[in-house]
Amino acid sequence: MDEFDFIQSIKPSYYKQSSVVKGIGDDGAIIRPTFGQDLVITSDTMVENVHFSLDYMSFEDVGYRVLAANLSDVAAMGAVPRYYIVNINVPEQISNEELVLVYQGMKELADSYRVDLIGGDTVSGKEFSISITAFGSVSPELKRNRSSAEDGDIVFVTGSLGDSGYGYELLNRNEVDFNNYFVKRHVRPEPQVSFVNATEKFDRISLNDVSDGISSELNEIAQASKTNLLIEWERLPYRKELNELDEHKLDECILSFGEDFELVGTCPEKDWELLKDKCKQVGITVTNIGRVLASTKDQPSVFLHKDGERRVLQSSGYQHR
Ligand SMILES: Nc1ncnc2c1ncn2[C@@H]1O[C@H](COP(=O)(O)OP(=O)(O)OP(=O)(O)O)[C@@H](O)[C@H]1O
Ligand SMILES: Cc1ncc(C[n+]2csc(CCOP(=O)(O)O)c2C)c(N)n1
Ligand SMILES: [Mg+2]
Ligand SMILES: [Mg+2]
Ligand SMILES: [Mg+2]
Repeated sequence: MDEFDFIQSIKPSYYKQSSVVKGIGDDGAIIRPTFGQDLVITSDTMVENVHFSLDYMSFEDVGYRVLAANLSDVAAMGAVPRYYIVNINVPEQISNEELVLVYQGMKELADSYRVDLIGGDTVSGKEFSISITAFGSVSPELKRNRSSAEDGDIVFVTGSLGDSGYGYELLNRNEVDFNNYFVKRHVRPEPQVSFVNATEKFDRISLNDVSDGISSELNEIAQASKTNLLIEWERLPYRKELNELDEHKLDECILSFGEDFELVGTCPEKDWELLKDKCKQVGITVTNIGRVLASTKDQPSVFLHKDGERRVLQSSGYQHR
């Protein structure tokens, strides 16, 4: 299979989004924007042996995972994902047939949310890395900023925390089968796209997605909103299996490993019960993990209440540089 055949084999036979005027096959894609909708654009890269390893992931898993990270960012803006563009840098030892599998993994996720592949670029280089740019649409009044938290809000998180970190830990212990729940959560995380539709009736939600670990994402909300957050350790939702970890590892999985791709945010207290119900209807559990506190003149902070003590929760999430 040469480069031309490769592109033919990943080119969609039709586009699910009627706004795609031109997809793959010319110098650029053409989109006809929907009147009254804003476009959300986000980009994330994954690099072999930094974000994933072919020792325990299939080519399909790699594709699925990098698209999931991008759709998660679209959801964290309150937008519905529509299209994506893939830039890929491939070492020579990876064949075009194997590359097609990466795209099949992406397509599996893309199809479940009716998202279209509209273009990209392929180059050969030493590192295996994949960059995706994802596009979503949102009504201007429904965008979900990190800066919208207000005094008195409930702080919430979807799903459970630490599953991905624990899955990664099990993979590194080499003592686990690939159908293990935690391994699957690490290898094929699910972006919380249905949260967007479930919460479209709510005026104000601040939102962020858990890529670096909630210690980072909560600090990002506190800083952007110029508020303090108080988080109750006892309320943080995590699976009981993680209790076999020592305290340091447990803290790390829950607070700072990240890659859970859950959503963390805040909403007014009056909306909390309904928000919980609406999420439940689409199969998403949300947990109240704390409160937004009045902003102070000091640097906005996140406080963690654990074992009767209140300490500042520093942003200890994954840092590339
Ligand atoms: N190399 C870069 N060049 C330009 N803008 C960047 C670059 N890296 C990050 N940004 C911008 O900085 C902001 C925060 O990006 P960041 O990558 O930290 O968020 P994220 O994508 O939600 O997190 P993560 O990458 O951990 O999933 C975004 O507006 C992003 O577009
Ligand atoms: C092979 C391998 N080694 C380490 C990790 C852990 N890891 C890498 S990046 C990241 C945080 C998010 O990064 P980003 O900010 O780029 O979204 C984490 C927790 C992994 N997943 N695979
Ligand atoms: Mg990013
Ligand atoms: Mg994000
Ligand atoms: Mg990051």
